[in-house]
Amino acid sequence: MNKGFRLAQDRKSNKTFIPVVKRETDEPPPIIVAIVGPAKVGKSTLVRSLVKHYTKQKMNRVDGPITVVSGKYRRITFIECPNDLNSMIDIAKVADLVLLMVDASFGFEMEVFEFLNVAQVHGMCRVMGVLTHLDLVPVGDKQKKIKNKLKHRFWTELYQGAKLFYLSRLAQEGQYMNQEISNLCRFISVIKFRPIMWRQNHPYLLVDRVEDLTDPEELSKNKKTDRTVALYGFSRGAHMNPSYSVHIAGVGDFAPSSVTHLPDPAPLPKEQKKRSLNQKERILYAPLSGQGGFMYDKDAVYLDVDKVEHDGEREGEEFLAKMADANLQAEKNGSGELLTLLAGIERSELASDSDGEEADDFDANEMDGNLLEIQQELEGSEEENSCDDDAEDELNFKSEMHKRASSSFYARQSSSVNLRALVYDTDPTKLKENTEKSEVGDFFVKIMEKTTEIDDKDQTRAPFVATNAIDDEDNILARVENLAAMIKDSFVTGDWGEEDAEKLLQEDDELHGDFEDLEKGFDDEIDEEENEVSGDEEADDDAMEVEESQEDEKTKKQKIWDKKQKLKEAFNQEYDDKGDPTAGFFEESSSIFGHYLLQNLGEFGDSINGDAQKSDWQGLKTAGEIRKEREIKLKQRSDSLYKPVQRKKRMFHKLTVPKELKKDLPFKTKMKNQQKQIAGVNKATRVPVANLFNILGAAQNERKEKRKADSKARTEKYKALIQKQQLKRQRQNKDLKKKIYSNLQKEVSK
Ligand SMILES: Nc1nc2c(ncn2[C@@H]2O[C@H](COP(=O)(O)OP(=O)(O)OP(=O)(O)O)[C@@H](O)[C@H]2O)c(=O)[nH]1
Repeated sequence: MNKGFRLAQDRKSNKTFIPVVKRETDEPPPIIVAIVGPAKVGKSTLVRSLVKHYTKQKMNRVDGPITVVSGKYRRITFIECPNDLNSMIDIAKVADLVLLMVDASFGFEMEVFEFLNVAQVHGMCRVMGVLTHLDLVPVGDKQKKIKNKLKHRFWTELYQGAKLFYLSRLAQEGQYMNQEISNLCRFISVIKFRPIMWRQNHPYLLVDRVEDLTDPEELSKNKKTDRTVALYGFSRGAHMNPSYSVHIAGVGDFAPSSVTHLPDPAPLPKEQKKRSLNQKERILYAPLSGQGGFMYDKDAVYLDVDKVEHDGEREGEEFLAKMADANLQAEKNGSGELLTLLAGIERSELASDSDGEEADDFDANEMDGNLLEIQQELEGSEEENSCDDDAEDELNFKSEMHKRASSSFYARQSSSVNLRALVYDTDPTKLKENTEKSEVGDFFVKIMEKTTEIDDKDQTRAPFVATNAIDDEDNILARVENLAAMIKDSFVTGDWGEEDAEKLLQEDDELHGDFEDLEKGFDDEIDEEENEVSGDEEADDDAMEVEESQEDEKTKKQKIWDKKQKLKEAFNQEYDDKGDPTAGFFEESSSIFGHYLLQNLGEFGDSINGDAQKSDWQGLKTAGEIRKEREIKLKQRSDSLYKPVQRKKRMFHKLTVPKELKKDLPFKTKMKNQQKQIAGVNKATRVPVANLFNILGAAQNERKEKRKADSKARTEKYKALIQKQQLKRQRQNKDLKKKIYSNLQKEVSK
């Protein structure tokens, strides 16, 4: 293929290429593993076994999403799908991986196929099959056969080679075998997910906790009063905008009054060097099942006493001691199971704090301002923390936690918005503000590290917070401008180093343009410039230098001019093939269009004056209109006229059922009175033919009988002959014997 053409195509595709922006933060939300299957197949048992494997904790109740920290980099939310179609549809919308359970002693049930169909229309998530109840299937060849059959059926439904696990039997405590669960977990931990575009581009969350915030007094008055509900969950997909309305599956659309960021209830371990998780890091968070250590509310943090005790008495004591140091009052909650920390602070105070402008009245456009505020406040709070003022510790604990949450939320929000600003906004002052305050996302992180120094020790701080060790302002501005230019280049045309795309395109345009400047006369421009420069008599030495550089520029322009002239000639020759530059394509076409223009002006220029007349002017009538006016009829072509449809009467043969088929029919449906028909013989000839057949039949019968009688006579004759011969042989034998015996007697008597 032509190299030039290929290059042009590359340039074109580079211009339209939009890079996929990674929206995830450093700590992605937990992956959602749904356990789906028919009733009593062992779903709850599997969830219990999986949770036991990851956290060494026993689940009494399996209810709602259960989040576990499965490793250094991954968290998993398990959810058991109730056995109904609505739940299946909801699960298919959010699940990343589905464990599709099948009772091997029963085989595939309708639910499995239903779910696969539902998943298909929601963007197919990853699916792994899990066979249970294998202990109820006879071992040996029969089990092998069943496994094989189920495997192939599963492959037909999904794809060839789809993973199918076997959970052979229940072990101690009614859970599956440790080794088998551990193998299954290994597969879950390494599985790769395909991106589902719809999910990537929309914000969504799987609610793992619901809280009714309705005023109890109002509720006691009217049970059907509108409820205020707080929904908690990990945000997934795109960033959640508080101004968008939210769809709750199966309930409807609602406008949220506020969206707040809370501390992560199941954070990944901070120290990344360790080889495996310790017991403390194996966090289990399942509020709907009544399990999980901490619970963060809009206005309080709850600690589950059972969980702390489970983690070891010493740790629990330590935790409470720390809280005591901070002069916090511990107060038993109404349920007796949860402790409300921060109970010393008035609920209204906390509410106003968390409902404050920083978090709830969040506006993407004002984000940069917010980031600055938070940064300052964070630094301020650090200073406050360093002074030994015990009375303020209580408030500091709460406010710092809240600020950290908000700042990390803004950091995530800012990464996408600033990216857009950097790519499409050329205002360098804006860029400067952005880069000082935020990182731009994974793609640009390295460059940002050069300009800001992030405090390595304080990992909890948002990465965009810069310390005082920054270069002077001009330096930063220059670097930021460079960075912005580089980003723009990468996004819009691709970075081609020396051969910058924009420059190349401009050169291309100059050389291969439409030659319009040639037609207008570029020489005049040069002359004018020359005149201007030469007419400046009061020019000093500096002006002389300027003149020289202008001279250079002129010669450069002249060169381009000559080159263009040549290209134009080549172009004209190619399209006109006349060799005469004065009678080229351009001249010819411009003279034709000029002629039309004059003609039009002559026709309408004088006769129509003003807009009112223009709108009244009707123009020429169409041929159709004239024909209608004068009632002229078009001559019809004979072959385009409709003719009456003539249909031949169709004759059908009587239905005859073949003998073979008739034999298999049930007696009721057999056609008993079906007359025998002789193919190809009509009614008129039927009787003589039948007579002929009768005569022929009679003759044949007579012949047959004669043949029979003849053969009988022949047999009789043959039999008589044989009998005669036998008698004769007997007689001869008798005579012979007589002779022999008489001779013998003679001999003996001698
Ligand atoms: N023999 C045998 N029993 C099993 C196996 N797996 C689960 N069970 C038993 O099957 C019963 C049902 O298990 P669950 O885990 O409650 O099943 P489920 O799918 O959650 O049931 P629903 O929630 O009611 O739909 C329990 O009594 C389990 O002990 C297995 O592989 N073999």
